[in-house]
Amino acid sequence: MHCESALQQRNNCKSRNTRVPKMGATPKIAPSMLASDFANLASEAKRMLDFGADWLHMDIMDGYVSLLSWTSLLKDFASLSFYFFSTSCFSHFHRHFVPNLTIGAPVIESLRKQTKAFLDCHLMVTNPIDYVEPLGKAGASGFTFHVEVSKENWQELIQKIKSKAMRPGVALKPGTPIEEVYPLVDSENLVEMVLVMTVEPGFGGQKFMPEMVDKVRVLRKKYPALDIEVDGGLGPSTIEMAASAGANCIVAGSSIFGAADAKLCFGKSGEMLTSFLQPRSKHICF
Ligand SMILES: O=C(CO)[C@H](O)[C@H](O)COP(=O)(O)O
Repeated sequence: MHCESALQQRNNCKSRNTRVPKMGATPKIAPSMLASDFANLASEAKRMLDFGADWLHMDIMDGYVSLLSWTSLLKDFASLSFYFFSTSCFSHFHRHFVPNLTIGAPVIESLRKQTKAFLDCHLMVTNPIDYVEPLGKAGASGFTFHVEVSKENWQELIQKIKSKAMRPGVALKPGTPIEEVYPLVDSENLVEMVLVMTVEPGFGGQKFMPEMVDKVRVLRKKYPALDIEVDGGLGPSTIEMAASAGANCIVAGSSIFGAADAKLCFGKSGEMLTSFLQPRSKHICF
């Protein structure tokens, strides 16, 4: 991997921070590092980039409890009951966005020292504004927050993200109507990307929700030059559906990291990308 200072990396982002669509380009593939071996994150990232990944998708979650602790608790029903009771109380009072806990700015900072790749950070947190400063410092490239938790302060949030030379994006959960992101795309201080969640946020390995494709289609019709990312359950049987509706950035975790040979998910011989071999989308992430 190449080393590059966070400043250089951010400058690169800034200069490419544009809405001009590139004709005839293929959709980007962003492996979701949530499905990687966290104990070997740097080498997993390098492996993906060497295979041809365009971006690295980094899921940042604020949940209190990780499912990693379930197996031990499952042995004991009393513990399990306590587990559900305590986590629901904790989540209720502390308002965690998802019940899972992943990585934060220190991990992004370490990874940034190893690679100049675009680190596409998806914030599944209740207070995204608290993460702008640390993630900007750490060298994050994209900062995608959820519309559901930013109704009051999205303008300030976008402005702060840009001031840290990160690329702002907005994500929406499956139950959130697509219209809710329009003001953020239409405003002067706009987001650069909309992330349409195709599963409930929180965990990898879930089933793709085909009904979310309509959101992508509607969004693409309304905004021909917008970057539209899809995330959750994307793999050989679902990518085509999302891409033909207008998605131009595909996040995929389990299908890549769980593949017998992950290399085959990328490049010209890529099974997963067979449908993309002919440039077909005039919309592309920068
Ligand atoms: O945001 C996420 C979960 O909230 C993950 O990025 C997403 O689910 C991708 O994982 P997979 O491809 O395994 O479904």
